[in-house]
Amino acid sequence: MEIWTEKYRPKRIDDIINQEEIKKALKSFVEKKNMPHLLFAGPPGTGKTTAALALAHELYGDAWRENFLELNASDERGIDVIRHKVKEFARAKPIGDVPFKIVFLDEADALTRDAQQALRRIMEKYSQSTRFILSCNYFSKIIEPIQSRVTVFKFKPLEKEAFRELINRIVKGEGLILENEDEIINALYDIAEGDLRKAINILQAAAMMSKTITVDRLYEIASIAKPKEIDEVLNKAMQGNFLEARSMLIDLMLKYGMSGEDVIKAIQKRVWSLPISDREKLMILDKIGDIEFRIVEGADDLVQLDALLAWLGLGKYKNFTS
Ligand SMILES: Nc1ncnc2c1ncn2[C@@H]1O[C@H](COP(=O)(O)OP(=O)(O)OP(=O)(O)O)[C@@H](O)[C@H]1O
Repeated sequence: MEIWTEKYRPKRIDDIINQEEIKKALKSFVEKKNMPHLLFAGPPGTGKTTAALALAHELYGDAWRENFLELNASDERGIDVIRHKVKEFARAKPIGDVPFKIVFLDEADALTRDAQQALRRIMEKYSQSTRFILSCNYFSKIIEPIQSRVTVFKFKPLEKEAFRELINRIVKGEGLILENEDEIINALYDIAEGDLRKAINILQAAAMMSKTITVDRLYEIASIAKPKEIDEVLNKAMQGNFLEARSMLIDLMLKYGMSGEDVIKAIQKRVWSLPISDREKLMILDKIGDIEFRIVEGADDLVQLDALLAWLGLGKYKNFTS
């Protein structure tokens, strides 16, 4: 079975969706057969690895495998292993008419500051024959001496319409039937939070059971409650029906296997849709922040969720002082 994230990974720079400025720059590197070291920063599943691979395909054609080394900082058991692999790779000359090879280092922000210092020296040592593309989620976790030696590209999460375009490529390619296109796209977008890898994986898992994709199936696979179900709990709690809200919430946690943290995150996403004033929404978000902190610190999930439901039922979010 082929993994769809690989099967539908664009091979050419032009087929990458969105990230227009980045694509323009990458194409000029291909034209000039030259490029600086690069840093791709941005949330997971927004096309960083895809862009690096597409660049390699276009620069090297069929010889891309010989000229492209992919490493993952968190898999490589430390900087010494990375140094060793880069050294081996840089030893042989590039194949073809491009005068350098590419080392793609994913999750560079997983390296400690010391390891990053060592990485900077490796980059310098081999810069004659190699270019580095570092990929990270958090630009601020990359040390300044590296930041100043690379050209930075910031990858943005895909907007809804671009996301729809990508999902529709797969729907067409796999002959899927979407029960209701708008609802399915909205649900996938909500579940994946901009992470295309996550969206594609959930879609593939859903399609293994049936080519007809339903919203319910997507939420089941993602193990998160549907927005509507969370809204029902919140409404009950805000009407003061504590026991009913509590039992609905426990049912959801059992049905989807959600932890306290999952529930808090799901509630947090729904606050802006509640039929209350903005000030009241902010009060609730503030409270959710406290509760989430306590749960993460190890407080009992159910005690904390009970406290939130009770707080909502007592209408405490209405008692703000300006
Ligand atoms: N901009 C995009 N256009 C088309 N497909 C994309 C785009 N971004 C991501 N994808 C799809 O999503 C999958 C995951 O993307 P990719 O591996 O490039 O993410 P990433 O940004 O490198 O994430 P991570 O930080 O998790 O490594 C790819 O297989 C590809 O099919």
